[in-house]
Amino acid sequence: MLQLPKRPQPPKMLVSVEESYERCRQITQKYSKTFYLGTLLMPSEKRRAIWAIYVWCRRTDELVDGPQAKYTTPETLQQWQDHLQCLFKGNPIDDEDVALVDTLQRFPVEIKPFEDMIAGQHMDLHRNRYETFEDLKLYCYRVAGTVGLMSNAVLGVEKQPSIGPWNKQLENYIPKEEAIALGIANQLTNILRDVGEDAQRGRIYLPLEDLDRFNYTETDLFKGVIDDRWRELMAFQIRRARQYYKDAERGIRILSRDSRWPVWAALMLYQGILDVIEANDYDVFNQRAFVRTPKKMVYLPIAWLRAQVL
Ligand SMILES: CC(C)=CCC/C(C)=C/CC/C(C)=C/CC/C(C)=C/[C@@H]1[C@@H](COP(=O)(O)OP(=O)(O)O)[C@]1(C)CC/C=C(\C)CC/C=C(\C)CCC=C(C)C
Ligand SMILES: Nc1ncnc2c1ncn2[C@@H]1O[C@H](COP(=O)(O)OP(=O)(O)OP(=O)(O)O)[C@@H](O)[C@H]1O
Ligand SMILES: [Mn+2]
Repeated sequence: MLQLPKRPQPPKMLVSVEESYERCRQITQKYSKTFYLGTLLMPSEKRRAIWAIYVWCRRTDELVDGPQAKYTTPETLQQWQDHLQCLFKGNPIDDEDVALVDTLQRFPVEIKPFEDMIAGQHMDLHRNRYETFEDLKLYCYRVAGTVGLMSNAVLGVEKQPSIGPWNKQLENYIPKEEAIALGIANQLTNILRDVGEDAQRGRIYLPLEDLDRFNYTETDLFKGVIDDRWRELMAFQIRRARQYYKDAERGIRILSRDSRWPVWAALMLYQGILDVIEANDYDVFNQRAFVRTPKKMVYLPIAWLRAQVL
């Protein structure tokens, strides 16, 4: 369902805008319980726009992470880049595009974050190790920080009151850094949750400089060794991810009022995965860390309160 057309296709009838949004809703619901739940807390025009963006991101991710990933080459990514150009010119190519083209008209956004995400997929194609955290941070910006920038256009900002001529800049402040920070925090969480799964594919996203610092080797990682070196290494990574969540938090109060609850909810639900990793004694090799549905329901009113008062 999420594959690209193999060859340029003759023009075909595409589904209606409504039908396309409905498909995007279904795909979001199927692939991400957390973000889908977050979108249910939004007004409907914003919610469907996020579904359309989600589907484009998911399709991009599937090119290097999905079942057909072994057939993906730099040329495939170039084709996807050309496909993107068409969308920004207002020309949908397949049924899922129809909703995104509509979204881009309602919520104009730059093409750059979309292009940067494709560059992130190039990184996945060419490398399976990251020497330093700086290297990894660039990857995280590209595959996830960019989602923050795309989402910002839909979430919108509340006009900030002007306190005086000296803070004119604040009046038009767009919380880009904070949106990127939330994307990076999510991606770091995702990496910690998926260490075992990624190792099975020969991939290590944890910076090698950090493995060294805690005297933990690649061989240990491939064997799934859980000892004090591993626990300290993971505790360090979790502290770092939490710092990015903290940095993101101050951006939420700048967003439109009707976007604050969904973003707080998505932030708390995804951050909750870190607590589960700790509760599992850092075993990310033999069990998947996820937040159970009753716990998710507990987060929602707390997120609502934060959206009102913070
Ligand atoms: C409710 C809400 C606001 C949602 C935004 C939803 C959205 C557009 C999500 C797209 C996510 C996506 C498919 C990205 C593709 C790359 C990828 C897979 C990234 C990982 C996501 C986790 O997904 P999942 O758990 O399903 O991963 P698996 O494939 O199962 O392994 C990521 C970790 C990145 C997601 C990044 C974000 C959602 C960015 C968040 C930032 C904002 C919404 C900006 C908020 C604004 C301020 C000012 C703080
Ligand atoms: N709330 C839950 N209750 C029971 N099992 C769950 C729950 N969340 C996840 N799982 C299990 O973990 C698998 C995948 O988890 P994952 O967290 O990636 O789900 P997801 O739909 O991608 O949501 P998310 O957006 O949180 O990543 C599910 O197929 C299921 O087996
Ligand atoms: Mn998932």
